[in-house]
Parts: sequence; C-alpha cells; structure tokens
Amino acid sequence: MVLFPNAKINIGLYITSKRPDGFHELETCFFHVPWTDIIEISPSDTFEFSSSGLPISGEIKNNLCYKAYQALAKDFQIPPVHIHLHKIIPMGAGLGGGSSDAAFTLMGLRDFFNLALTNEQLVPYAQQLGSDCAFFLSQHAQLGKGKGDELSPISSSLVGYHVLLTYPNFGISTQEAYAQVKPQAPTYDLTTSISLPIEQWKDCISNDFELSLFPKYPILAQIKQELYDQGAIYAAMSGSGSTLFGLFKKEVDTNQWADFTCFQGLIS
Ligand SMILES: C[C@](O)(CO)[C@H](O)COP(=O)(O)OP(=O)(O)OC[C@H]1O[C@@H](n2ccc(N)nc2=O)[C@H](O)[C@@H]1O
Ligand SMILES: Nc1ncnc2c1ncn2[C@@H]1O[C@H](COP(=O)(O)OP(=O)(O)OP(=O)(O)O)[C@@H](O)[C@H]1O
Repeated sequence: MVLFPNAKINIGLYITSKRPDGFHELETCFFHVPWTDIIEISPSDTFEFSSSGLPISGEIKNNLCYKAYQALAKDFQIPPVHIHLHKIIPMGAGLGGGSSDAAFTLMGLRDFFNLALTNEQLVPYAQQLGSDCAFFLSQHAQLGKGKGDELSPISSSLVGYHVLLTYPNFGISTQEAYAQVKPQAPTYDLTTSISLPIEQWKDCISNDFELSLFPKYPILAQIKQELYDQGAIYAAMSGSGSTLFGLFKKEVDTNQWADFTCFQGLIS
C-alpha cells in the first residue's frame, strides 16, 4: 500500500495563553497543500522501518510512523509490517510533515488490516502523536483551537490558487519558537477574517510567530516581502516556520528562488 502524506499551511496563528501542561492555546486555520512524502506499507515477519530521501534526525523509535504503528498495536492485534518512508517535505519547516506521516500511517494501517475505525475514531490516536496530527485525518480546511487539535471545518477554500512554499534551507524547532512567544489576545477575529475574500487577508490575518522570528531571522521577512513583490495575494509564515508561503492567481517563475528549496503547486 502506497500513501502520499501531504503538508499543511497555517493561515492566521494566534497564541493566546500558556497552559498548565506547558503547551499553548492557539487559534489557526489549517489548509492542505499538495507537497507530499511517500509511505509504503508492506507485510513483514518482524516490524521494520526504513527511510530514504531527506535524512531524518533521531532514532527510529522516535519516528512518528513507528509511534503511530505502536499506538494502534496497543489496542488492536495487528501483525508486523515494513514501513518505508521517502521523506520529501522539509523538517522544522512549519509544514507538519511528521504529523502528516503519522496520520497517514494510522489511516493506512486501519485500511491495510480492515480495522473498523472511522477517521473520527482515529482522532485520539492522532492527538497522542502531536498537536498538528489530527488535522491530517480530515480532507478539508479546518479551524484549530486548543492545542491545535480541536477542529471545526471552515468553508474557505484555496482551490484554484497556486501556492509557492519557500524553505530557506534551515529549520526552526517548534518548541524553541513557542518558548519565544508572549501569548496575547488575538489581533483579529480569525473566524470573521478567514471568511473575507483572500485579497483582504493581508490586512486582517497574521501569524504571531512572525513577531519573534522575523527579528531573529531577517531573511524570513525578506522572503515574505519578495513573495508580495512577485504578486502574491497573501503571503505569510506557516506555523512556527521556517517556510514562507505565497498564494498566487497564476503559476509563477521560480528562478529567483534558486537559493532555497521551493515547491509550487495548484491547490485542487
Ligand atoms: C506550530 C504548529 O505547527 C501550528 O500548527 C503546531 O502548533 C505545532 O504542532 P506539532 O509540531 O504537532 O507540535 P507537538 O509535537 O505537539 O509539540 C512540539 C512542541 O511545541 C510546543 N507546543 C506545541 C503545540 C502547542 N499548542 N503548544 C506548544 O507549546 C511544545 O513545546 C511541544 O513540546
Ligand atoms: N516521520 C517523520 N518525518 C519527519 N520528522 C519526523 C518524523 N518522525 C519524527 N520526526 C522528528 O520531528 C522533527 C520535526 O519534523 P516535522 O516535519 O514534524 O517538522 P515541522 O515542519 O516543524 O512540523 P510542525 O509544523 O508540525 O511544527 C524532525 O526533525 C524529526 O526529528
């Protein structure tokens, strides 16, 4: 079985308070984007995990695909499998690649072994694996609250837009990014702003992580400006960075981004 876990972008991200468990309460809108990893699940006599593509730091036992297998194997008698991950989505990028791998592994194992579980019933497994993970069990854009895993669908859509993702070839640790944020009341009401035409988003939707990360990494602010100079209708950082994205009405020339790792895709 072959799976294509996709990345996400956050449109708007407000960090409103720090919780007693050390996590933060936030409000954000998650959208799917078509940059994907590849996972293959095949039968095996013993559990095996292998990877190719971008090197993934950390031990195999900490890989989210392995953790997803273990989470399901605790509650269901599933035979061993070989999971191969071909890593394409950059890490420490704010694109949720690891979380997507975890969610797709849960859904893949469910289908591979015909487990009687709906995506909704997989949510508690996803929540154990990461705050972003539950979003990838859904097909459509979602408003995320709480740790980012309390989701409700939104009607806004990016279908027909071209998205350009620019990863500046360095990652930012999510944990460190949160540690530098001063929680505050949202600057704008995200539910109202996200329902406005995309052309208006730049005046009423922002990402709180930009406030602390742009002064630390001035290149990020420069990339955002260049995306607007190139004609983006909306440009921002995704999640805790380091990727900046631009939304465009037409395909754009990516020659000027040759120094970065970039992806351009039509949202369908
Ligand atoms: C920045 C976002 O990508 C926005 O969607 C997410 O909030 C991050 O989600 P994630 O990568 O799935 O994060 P997790 O793996 O759950 O947590 C990584 C670290 O980020 C911090 N963290 C994460 C989520 C949250 N609501 N508050 C936090 O403070 C914690 O220090 C945690 O140890
Ligand atoms: N399947 C996986 N793919 C990528 N990274 C993984 C995976 N499993 C565990 N990790 C660890 O998670 C770290 C962060 O990777 P991830 O792709 O989730 O980053 P991110 O873009 O910062 O995500 P987010 O937007 O959720 O904060 C990696 O450096 C790696 O050590």
